[in-house]
Amino acid sequence: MDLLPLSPRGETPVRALTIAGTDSGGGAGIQADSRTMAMCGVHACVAVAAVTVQNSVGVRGFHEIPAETVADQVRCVVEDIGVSAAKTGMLASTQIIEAVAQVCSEVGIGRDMEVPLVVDPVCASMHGDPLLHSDALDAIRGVLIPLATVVTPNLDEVRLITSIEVVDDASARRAAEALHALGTQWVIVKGGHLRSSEKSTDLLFDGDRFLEFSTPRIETGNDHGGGDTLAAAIASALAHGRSVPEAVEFAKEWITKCLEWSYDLGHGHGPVNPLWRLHER
Ligand SMILES: Nc1ncnc2c1ncn2[C@@H]1O[C@H](COP(=O)(O)OP(=O)(O)O)[C@@H](O)[C@H]1O
Ligand SMILES: Cc1ncc(COP(=O)(O)O)c(N)n1
Repeated sequence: MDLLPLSPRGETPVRALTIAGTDSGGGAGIQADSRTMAMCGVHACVAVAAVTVQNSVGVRGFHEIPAETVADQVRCVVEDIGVSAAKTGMLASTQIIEAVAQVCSEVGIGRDMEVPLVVDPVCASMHGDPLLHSDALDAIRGVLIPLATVVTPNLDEVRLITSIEVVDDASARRAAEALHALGTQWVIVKGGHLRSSEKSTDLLFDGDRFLEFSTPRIETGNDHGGGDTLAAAIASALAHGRSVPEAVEFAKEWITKCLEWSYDLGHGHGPVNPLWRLHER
């Protein structure tokens, strides 16, 4: 595949910012984002929104960082280091979502601004454990999605946000239209959870045209961190100056390789593995 360039020795790489939760098991969240960004030639800056107590089997709980501390991390990084793309993952609460939206608008992160924003509207872990207070869905719909350059929900998140049950291509298109109507510039409806299909198809929509990105389904239970990895790869490609369709095409190939190289870990779901890049040149 066409890889993103690593920066030559001594040269400052492009930077991207992830605003998300940590995963003590090292499979998802900020840990997944940082690994993919590093493997895509991007220096990852991080604003921690929550600390999860998590392993391969599930999430036992989480601790939220005060909303103003989350916003201050963003402000502090942008002021000094500067970023070319940003990504949100687990934001946990209405207060944190509102603070993140406010600081992003203030520093020029978001749709139609200098720095594109990828919003992964994380609501729950793959085990079904909550990562977002249910009363924060309104803030996801009304505050975060309208700021997004691209929003990347899985099918469970699509159902929670739009009440549309995606079962086929027609319902995926209806869901994409409903999400676009909330104010994002682009939306990807991810098809990873549509297990009845032999393919895994992601549908990209900008309010005008639909683009499909499809790969054969990989049989693995080791897909922890898959959504974060896709969104981090999109943010990395945007940081390198790619357009949104180019970034999504790259990210779909990237996550497919990461799934092929995933490994067993603990007693539950192992992580997708971006370190494949070190083995294949
Ligand atoms: N079994 C699979 N085979 C191939 N691609 C997959 C598979 N599962 C997920 N993907 C891809 O991984 C990415 C994450 O998808 P998904 O599982 O839907 O989201 P999430 O990890 O947020 O639940 C998407 O690009 C999706 O197409
Ligand atoms: C901190 C954090 N962020 C995101 C996810 C979602 O990832 P997955 O759907 O693979 O559980 C997670 N489990 N933990």
